[in-house]
Amino acid sequence: MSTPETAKPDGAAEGAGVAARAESLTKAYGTGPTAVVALDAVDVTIARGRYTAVMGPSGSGKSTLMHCLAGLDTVTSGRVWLGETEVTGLDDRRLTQLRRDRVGFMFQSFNLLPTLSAAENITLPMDIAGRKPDKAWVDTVIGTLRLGDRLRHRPAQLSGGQQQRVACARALASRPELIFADEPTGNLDSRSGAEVLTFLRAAVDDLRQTVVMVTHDPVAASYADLVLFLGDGRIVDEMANPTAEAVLERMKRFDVIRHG
Ligand SMILES: Nc1ncnc2c1ncn2[C@@H]1O[C@H](COP(=O)(O)OP(=O)(O)OP(=O)(O)O)[C@@H](O)[C@H]1O
Repeated sequence: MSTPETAKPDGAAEGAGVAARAESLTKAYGTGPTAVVALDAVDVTIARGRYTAVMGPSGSGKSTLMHCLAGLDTVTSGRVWLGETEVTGLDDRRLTQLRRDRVGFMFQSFNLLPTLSAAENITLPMDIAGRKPDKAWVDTVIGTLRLGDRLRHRPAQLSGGQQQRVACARALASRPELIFADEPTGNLDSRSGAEVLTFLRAAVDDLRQTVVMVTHDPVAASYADLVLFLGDGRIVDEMANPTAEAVLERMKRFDVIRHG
């Protein structure tokens, strides 16, 4: 298919468009003098068809940002959109529906159901939602993640890396508008971690998905197209086409500010 959009020279075919957006997003935990401002009037745009990493020191607000963008947590003030839908203001039922139908999640702990096979885990969210999986798409996802010969295995019969690949397939299976990955390599050795990151990269490049990943690891962040740096609840910097070395150098500057 050739449209003016797919002809963009920077390969941003699916990059044209906004997957999620926040405007003046503030999140405070608690009230009064003990309140913690986890996010302080954050403006952010997540481009569609891109791989965005979120980095920053511990406590800088990375998980809170992800949770607020994904409709997993309420905001104190400001507005959040997923695509064209304003997330802020949706009631619980609609929020649940939005998360289920339009967002994929990966966590550090793979969160697979131990009694189900890999195949059953992959389609579980859709089974719960009463949605029929698109078999051709699910097969493509399974092929991309090289899980074809593991589908009958239960999680305990799989390595950590394979389990996270199943979790990745589960996140992709409903073809969500946005995949949030919170420290997806945090529980993996570096080889399995690299494999999962390569598959997330392939999900963006080959399957045209959109990924937002929270990570502490500069090497993991280097797989992304763009790194957003959070500091004390604000986006303080960003880096396109990151290398692990450049990300590490940028992270060191947080230490200088803190301890210097
Ligand atoms: N449920 C909560 N109740 C009170 N304070 C919270 C809660 N969740 C987070 N916070 C505070 O909000 C701030 C941001 O936390 P958040 O977990 O988003 O940071 P993070 O950058 O993801 O940290 P880490 O890298 O350690 O996971 C921190 O000061 C944290 O203590």
